[in-house]
Amino acid sequence: MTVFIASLFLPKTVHFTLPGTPPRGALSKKNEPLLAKKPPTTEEGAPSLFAAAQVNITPPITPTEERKPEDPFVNEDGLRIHLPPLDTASTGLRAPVDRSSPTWGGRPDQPMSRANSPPPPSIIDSNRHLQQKAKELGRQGVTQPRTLARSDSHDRVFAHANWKILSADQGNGGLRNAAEAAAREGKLGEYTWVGTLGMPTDALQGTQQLQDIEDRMATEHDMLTVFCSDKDFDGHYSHFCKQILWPVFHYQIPDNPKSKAYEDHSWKYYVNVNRAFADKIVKNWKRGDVIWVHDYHLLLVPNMVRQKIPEAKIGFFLHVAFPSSEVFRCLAVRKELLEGMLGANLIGFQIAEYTRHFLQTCSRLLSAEATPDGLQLEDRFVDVVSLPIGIDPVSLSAHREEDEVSRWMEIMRKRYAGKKLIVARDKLDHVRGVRQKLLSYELFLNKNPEWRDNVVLIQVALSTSEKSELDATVSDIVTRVNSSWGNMAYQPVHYLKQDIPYAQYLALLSIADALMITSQREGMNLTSHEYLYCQDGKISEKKHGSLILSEFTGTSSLFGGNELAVNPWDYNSCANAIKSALEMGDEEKERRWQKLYHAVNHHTGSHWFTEFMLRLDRVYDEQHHRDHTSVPRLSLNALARQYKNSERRLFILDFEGTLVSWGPINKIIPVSPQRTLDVLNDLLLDERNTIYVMSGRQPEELDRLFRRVPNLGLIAENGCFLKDCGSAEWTEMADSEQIRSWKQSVKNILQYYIERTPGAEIENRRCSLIFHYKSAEDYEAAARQASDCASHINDACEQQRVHAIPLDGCVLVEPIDWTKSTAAEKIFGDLKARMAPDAQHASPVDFLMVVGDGREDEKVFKWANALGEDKTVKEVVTVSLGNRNTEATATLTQGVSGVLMALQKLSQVA
Ligand SMILES: O=P(O)(O)OC[C@H]1O[C@H](O[C@H]2O[C@H](CO)[C@@H](O)[C@H](O)[C@H]2O)[C@H](O)[C@@H](O)[C@@H]1O
Repeated sequence: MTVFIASLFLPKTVHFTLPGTPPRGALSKKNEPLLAKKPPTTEEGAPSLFAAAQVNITPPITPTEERKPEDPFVNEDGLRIHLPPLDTASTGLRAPVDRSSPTWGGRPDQPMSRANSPPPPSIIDSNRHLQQKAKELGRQGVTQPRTLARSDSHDRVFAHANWKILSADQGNGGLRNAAEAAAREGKLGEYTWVGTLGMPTDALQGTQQLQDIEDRMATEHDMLTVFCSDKDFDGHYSHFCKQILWPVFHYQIPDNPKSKAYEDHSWKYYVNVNRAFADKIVKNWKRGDVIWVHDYHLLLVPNMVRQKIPEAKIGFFLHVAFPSSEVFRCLAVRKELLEGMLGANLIGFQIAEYTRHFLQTCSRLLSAEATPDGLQLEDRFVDVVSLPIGIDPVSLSAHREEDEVSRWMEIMRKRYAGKKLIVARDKLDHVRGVRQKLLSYELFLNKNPEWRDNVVLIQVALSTSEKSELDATVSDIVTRVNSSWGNMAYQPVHYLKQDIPYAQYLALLSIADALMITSQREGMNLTSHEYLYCQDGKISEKKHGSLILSEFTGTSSLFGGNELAVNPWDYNSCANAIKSALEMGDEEKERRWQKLYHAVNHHTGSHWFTEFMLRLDRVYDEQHHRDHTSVPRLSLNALARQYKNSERRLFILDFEGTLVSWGPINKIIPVSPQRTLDVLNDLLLDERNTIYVMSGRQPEELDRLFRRVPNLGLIAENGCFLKDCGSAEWTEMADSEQIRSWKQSVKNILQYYIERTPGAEIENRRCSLIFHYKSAEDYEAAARQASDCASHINDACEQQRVHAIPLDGCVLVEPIDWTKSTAAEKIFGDLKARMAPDAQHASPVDFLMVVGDGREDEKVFKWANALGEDKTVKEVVTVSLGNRNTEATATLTQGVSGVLMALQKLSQVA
């Protein structure tokens, strides 16, 4: 059995050695003597972090006019590309969990992209602006980089260059670490990554080289490479993922009218890349394999695979946040995205809030029935789980032992002697809130003069494809703070617009006095976990530092308020949090840190990985067990034998869809089907038989329908009313005061929707309300109103123990606490209570048969099966008529007539 881990980027990629350039390994070696040299010092006499960092990283080279157009070290925009940090790309060492995501197709030792899809209007506008700017600068004698075209010679260079497989510096570091940790701990057997190389490959199309790369990735690294055209990848990742999904999932709705056209344009590329993943998985899947698809880049893959392999075991995990349904519904392709995810057996989210949003969104947009465990679709159940990812403390500890970490700690200790350090490493992306952080820090310094000269904020900013606008704003704030409060010997903000090597990162986390994360939204935030881990004081005298953490991160919900939680938009409270972090007493710091450290160690990456896998196995078995195709047909002969051998029998039979065909849901059934009444009367001739009919209909309707069947017991309104066999009285099971109170609130909500849905009507039952829209003038519009209405009621009336369930053509609003199964329990309990005192240990019946076709009947099947499993009742038979996944132990495919035939047969058993 193999586990396929599908994620957009593979953990490995390919680097080329181009003619006339040193191979990456050689480049790194060439730099080594420099590393050994004493780093340049600043005026203060201590080595500068900036200066030293630049020794270790190949500095960016500004392109000049002399550069040849086909220079492979320049991308299509004519911009010189930074090399990735040497210690991840060339040595395969780890990177921080939150890796950088350099602009796709922009590396010097990988081919350039052939994608030339029309850029969005915003880019065209900004290019125009840049061209204008360039003209102006040109007039002033300043040289600007030229836009260079990719050429055939570029392709030839790569098609014949030597290459090697190295660790990729992009993708989800948290996921990789978690998988590796689980494998190391023996909790993950054979596994295969499925993903792209994260580089353009059009230039290599049709070459032997591409085939060799694919083969070696598979044989040497267990990685299945997904190839897609540069245009598809560019449209998928840079456009649809980054411009549409990423902002929307993080609550930033592209409200620009231009964004709509942009979305339409790039959706097809998103579909194409997802299709390429699904095809690759389907081609390699074998019976028993498990498929685990990751993150927002691949939302369509689960359903694409499900269409081809209906029995596949598929998990999906969303690493980023899932927004409120109000935000998600703005996406033009919202239904397609949800349906794509729902192809999975289990869908995981980092925290309960995202899970709840997802359930609400599906119930609202797809009219699917949501329960706390998942979604009941027409023919399948899809489970959900909230499971936060974590870090891998074991490998983190090992890396902290490296000399390079101590060396950097020493450098920084000297450089920042006597200063408190606040550190941060974020993507330069609106969502990560770097701008808000700097503004808060500025406010803090403005308000607290005593801290000027005594505190430094080190902000590492990772490049993203995001516009230079944010870059410019952030740089302006940094300049303003430094020029306001800096001097020859003091710089309040050190802003590094590049990533730093892993050793420097660990050193930074270890010597910090505080870490500050101000994301506007973030799925989790593992940097804060790494920071807490590094603050244990084992390798540094700095310990138990404070954590300032945005309340809008998933991580914040794990930390129980022991962090300094901030709202990044509230600059004043962020500034106050900085002050608290720096001035907090040692005792309080330690107390908070202990709790935070405990949470980090409890939610590790390995735990997350194995828990998800276990849960997926479990729900798959449950779902499979409930799949009506795998539930055996009812054997009439076996049933007759069980019946014959029993002495006291209880039947609980659903009414509509089971004993009679469905009538018009909001109309009173006009005539009683005689055959049903005859069969029931025949069965009741045997005194050993007790029969209850259960229904959603009101007591008076059932009385009228069954007046010719004396001794029949009745359950009305799905368990809210009960009439015992032979009794003339109904017992109200539900708490009428509670019903009265929620009905009032729900009626007000229903009224609002009914006014907007011509042709729809409200049915007022005693304990439930139904919004019927089958006869609405515009069915489509009515269905949308109905979904909104259900979700509105579920949001607003959660506390009142009532829920709204979207059904075919109506929304049923009913109490949570009284169901057909609570009524069945009451019947069973009453039968037992009537037994002789000396027989109280025995069961009141030795044969129990439940037959039904609907959602409500499933709960009764479950209850009855449990009585059979624990041997309380000797013979338990549960029979489902529908096509839905079922808890029943047998199915009947001939519908109502099959049920009547079976019951008739029993009544004739001698
Ligand atoms: O930038 P992308 O290539 O599109 O990838 C998105 C981000 O994925 C990873 O972060 C997400 O997963 C983390 C672990 O589950 C979680 O902590 C974080 O909140 C998520 O956003 C990756 O670590 C980021 O670098 C990527 O930007």
